[in-house]
Amino acid sequence: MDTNELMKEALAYHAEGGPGKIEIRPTKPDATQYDLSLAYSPGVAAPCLAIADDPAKAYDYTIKGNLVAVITNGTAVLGLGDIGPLAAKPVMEGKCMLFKHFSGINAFDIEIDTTDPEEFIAAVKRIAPTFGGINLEDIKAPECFEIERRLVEELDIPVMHDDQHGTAIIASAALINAMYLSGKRIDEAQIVVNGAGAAAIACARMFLALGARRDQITMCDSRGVVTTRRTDLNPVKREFATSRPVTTLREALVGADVFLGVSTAGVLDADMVRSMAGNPLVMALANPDPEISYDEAKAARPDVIVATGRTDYPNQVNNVLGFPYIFRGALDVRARKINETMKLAAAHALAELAREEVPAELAAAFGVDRLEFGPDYLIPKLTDPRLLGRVAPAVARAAVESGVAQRRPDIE
Ligand SMILES: NC(=O)C1=CN([C@@H]2O[C@H](COP(=O)(O)OP(=O)(O)OC[C@H]3O[C@@H](n4cnc5c(N)ncnc54)[C@H](OP(=O)(O)O)[C@@H]3O)[C@@H](O)[C@H]2O)C=CC1
Ligand SMILES: CC(=O)C(=O)O
Ligand SMILES: [Mg+2]
Repeated sequence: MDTNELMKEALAYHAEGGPGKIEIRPTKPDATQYDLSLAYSPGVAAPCLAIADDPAKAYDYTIKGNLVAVITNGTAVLGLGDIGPLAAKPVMEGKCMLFKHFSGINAFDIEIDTTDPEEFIAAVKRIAPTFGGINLEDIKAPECFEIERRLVEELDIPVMHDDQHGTAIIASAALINAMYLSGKRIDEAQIVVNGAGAAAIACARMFLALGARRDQITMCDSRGVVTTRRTDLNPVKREFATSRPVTTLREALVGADVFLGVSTAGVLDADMVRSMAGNPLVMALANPDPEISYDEAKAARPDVIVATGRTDYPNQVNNVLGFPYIFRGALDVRARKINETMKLAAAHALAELAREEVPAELAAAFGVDRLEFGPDYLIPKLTDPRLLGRVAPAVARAAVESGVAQRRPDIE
């Protein structure tokens, strides 16, 4: 469908049947005077007093344990940039809808009107008692790193910046499987990361955890390659500064095995893709428009494996494949945090699921007879009903094994 037409339909979708994409509804009987005397005064005093006596009872008598806040300040909304907290709200409502749809987690969005990290941290800390977990979204780098670090450290519920770790987990799953398909090794791969913000830094760190070599990662920001010669780098960019004698993305890509784009639309061209090594992986993940379109990248050379963040092409590398299940696993075992072990478990669970046989109904839903692990089916489809049963338990198990779980539903 033509993009203008799609945008028109998207506006109608958001407006019709009541504005927005989510609502709140009661879950207990509320029809009679007696129901209301239990739900509200005087009965509600009983759970209040129980929680005052033992805060853990909030998980028995309130929605807390299955409620996540999706919180932003609107400073890096998709690839649209700093459009502010109110304009970010449709994306945040969308994340809430996806939480509920894919993992049964209730979520609502909170848009905080500040660009000051301290004010943001203080606001999130003050509302944290309401929630079982906090999904930070679309907060720009480098502030997002300190915001997340502080909130993880200072709160006792799982906090995850989705653009960092959700993205890193899915990109890692795609990388694992692309290496498997091309017969290459992660520790030998030349990787070029375009973007040096939230998603880029977290992806690069996770690639290191998977075995990539720091001296084989080249990162670029809006000014070109992040090199040790530059004097304008913040500390997180410095972590990936290269001494390679290259200054542009075009130079950096010659002979590269992997391109990861988490930057902005249209910065990769067919010649750059052609200059890469054999069987390259191109992950062009900028939303809504990727660094290069799926079709243009595929047309550049026959051996390329292409992923984008979009639903309308094969290989959707998008954090929606992660956050519903990561939080599901974390909430199920009441994990205090989402740690590296849990993230790696999620990435491997996703990669393994893609290598299994695909149910015929799922293939049919995508209008094809068969879906089979290969260059155009690198990671699971986001509507794969097996995701919940695979990724969430893998995350929960990793939480238990790494000592951050506060309950073991399997043995209770
Ligand atoms: N598919 C998915 O699941 C996800 C996709 N994304 C996409 O990734 C992109 C970045 O998101 P996020 O990391 O949250 O945002 P940030 O604002 O944290 O980072 C954006 C980064 O992109 C860099 N950049 C901007 N223009 C260019 C350019 N022309 N060439 C190279 N680098 C450039 C910026 O450079 P500088 O530092 O110089 O300003 C910055 O480092 C967005 O398009 C977003 O939609 C993000 C998360 C998930
Ligand atoms: C997918 C997502 O979170 C983003 O593009 O920002
Ligand atoms: Mg995002």
